[in-house]
Amino acid sequence: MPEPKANKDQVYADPRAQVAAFAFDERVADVFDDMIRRSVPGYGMTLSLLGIIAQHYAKPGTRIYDLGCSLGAGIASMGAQLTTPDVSFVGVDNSAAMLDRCRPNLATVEKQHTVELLCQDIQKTPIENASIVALNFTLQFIPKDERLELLTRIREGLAPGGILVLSEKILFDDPQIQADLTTLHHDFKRSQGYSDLEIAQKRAAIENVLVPETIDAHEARLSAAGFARDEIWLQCFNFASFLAFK
Ligand SMILES: Nc1ncnc2c1ncn2[C@@H]1O[C@H](C[S@+](CC[C@H]([NH3+])C(=O)[O-])CC(=O)[O-])[C@@H](O)[C@H]1O
Ligand SMILES: O=C(O)C(=O)Cc1ccccc1
Repeated sequence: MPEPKANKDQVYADPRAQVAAFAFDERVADVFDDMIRRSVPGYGMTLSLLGIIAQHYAKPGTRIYDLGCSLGAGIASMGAQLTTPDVSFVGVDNSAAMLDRCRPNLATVEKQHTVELLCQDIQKTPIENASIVALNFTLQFIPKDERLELLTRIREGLAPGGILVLSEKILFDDPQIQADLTTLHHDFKRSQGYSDLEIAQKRAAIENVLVPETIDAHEARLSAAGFARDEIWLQCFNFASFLAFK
């Protein structure tokens, strides 16, 4: 049998393994790029359009934060397309396994811009003088009752004209739509080579760890956090990305 690709996600492929709560450990970090690309419909599009958004909103003399930066894909995408001078990137993640593997992915960006990587809880990160804050698929891991405080601090840390890009897995109020969109998401995962077992085991692992909310709940919170306006700029099945303006 051929060797599996070194970084192919097979975390939930073993039928005998006990399914533990999902964690961003070494095993996940090793395969994370493959995992997120095959699990989140529109992930590649989100990242490449994030680069276009960054080029539009980045201002000289400001910072660009990527909160929950994982392997640095967001910073790499924003940095690759950015011609604005004097912009510095701040990537934050509390998984050492992720951050250990992040810096090597940023070699190209670091030729043009400074990049600071912080291994810490994003709830503790001071946000200052930001033209852009990216919070991609990470708010969903923060306890629900702590999300407003984080978004409020982000809004306070944005410079005038600054923006938040918030990407999340989303829920639907209508049970039939919720069921259908979940099925379509699982169909997507199957089309990406995941087995029914892998889909079921991952679903169990992320239960109560990844806690999605409805579009209305997100928009109400963005407004409560003091953002002047927001709009969904991309949605693929049960994943959506919001652009929120200070
Ligand atoms: N409290 C926290 N503080 C810091 N980091 C955290 C916290 N909670 C979770 N994380 C980190 O947030 C990241 C979420 S993944 C983001 C993908 C990336 N944005 C991407 O566009 O590739 C999304 C996903 O796995 O669905 C992981 O690296 C966690 O360690
Ligand atoms: O895989 C899933 O079902 C998801 O909801 C997305 C995801 C992607 C990467 C880590 C955790 C969850």
